[in-house]
Order: sequence, then structure tokens, then C-alpha cells
Amino acid sequence: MDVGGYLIPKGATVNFMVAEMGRDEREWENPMQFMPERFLPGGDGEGVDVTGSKGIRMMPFGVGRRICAGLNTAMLHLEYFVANMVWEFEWREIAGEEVDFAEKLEFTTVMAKPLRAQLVRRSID
Ligand code: HEM
Repeated sequence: MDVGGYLIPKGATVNFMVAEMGRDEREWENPMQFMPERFLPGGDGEGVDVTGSKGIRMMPFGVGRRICAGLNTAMLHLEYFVANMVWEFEWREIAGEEVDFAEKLEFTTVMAKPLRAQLVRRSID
């Protein structure tokens, strides 16, 4: 089979570099910038399809017949969880400890400098 000019032999194992999709400048504006607002209306990630049925720009849950069975549960809970964490707390860097996205390869890829944050409870009056 020919995929984008590459001949894939029958029975070959194909590994998709999922993280590289998120770093692709042809797909994402300033991909290395942490910009969660890109997924809001008007952003380059607005309405992105994570199921792979319209196209694939990111695939955190895999795609196709073995796509994550918990996708909808996970998305619902993550949105609820993140919304509450931002609603309840202000998230700050610890003085003198800048957030550093440098990576280190262990069993999985982890942050070279573990992230520590200072949480300040918001006053909800
Ligand atoms: C942020 C949360 C989650 C992420 C990023 C995630 C991601 C994934 C990925 C990448 C796969 C492999 C897909 C493939 O083989 O192509 C997978 C499979 C699976 N996930 Fe999740 N998952 C999450 C949460 C959950 C939850 C909450 C459940 C259950 C309640 C769940 C149940 C499953 C099951 C059963 C499979 C195997 C599906 C199969 O092989 O047919 N996942 N998930």
C-alpha cells in the first residue's frame, strides 16, 4: 500500500507520531505555545474533531474501530474537572520557578523540570 509516497509492506506495524501532529505548523498556529484558548470560537482549534471522522489534526483517543471507549465520559469529566479547578483557584507559578516545557524521556515522556504550581483560592462572593 502507498501512503503519501511511502510503500507500506503488508503486515507492517505503523506507528503514528501522535505528539508530532500537535507540533505541526501546517495545522496549528504557534503549535509550541500553550494557548488553550485556541479551542474557543475564532481560534485555529475551534470545533476540532477528535474522533477522526472528518479529518485528523489530533488524536488523543486514537481513531477508528479501536477508538477509546471512554471518550465521551473522559471529555465530560475533564471539562467539568478543569472548569472547577479554574473556577475555584487561581493558578500561579512558584516565585523563581518558571514553567518549563522541556521534556525528558523515561518510560514515557515526562517534564524535565516537574511542574509545581501555587494555588490561591478565589473568593467567590
Ligand atoms: C483523558 C482520558 C483518556 C484518554 C486520553 C484516553 C485515550 C485512549 C487511547 C489513546 C486509547 C487507544 C485507542 C487505540 O487503540 O487506537 C484508549 C482506549 C481505551 N479507553 Fe481510553 N482514554 C481516556 C479515558 C478513558 C476512560 C475514562 C475510559 C473508561 C471509562 C476509557 C476506556 C478505554 C477503553 C475500554 C479502551 C480500549 C478500546 C478498544 O481497544 O476497543 N478511556 N483510550
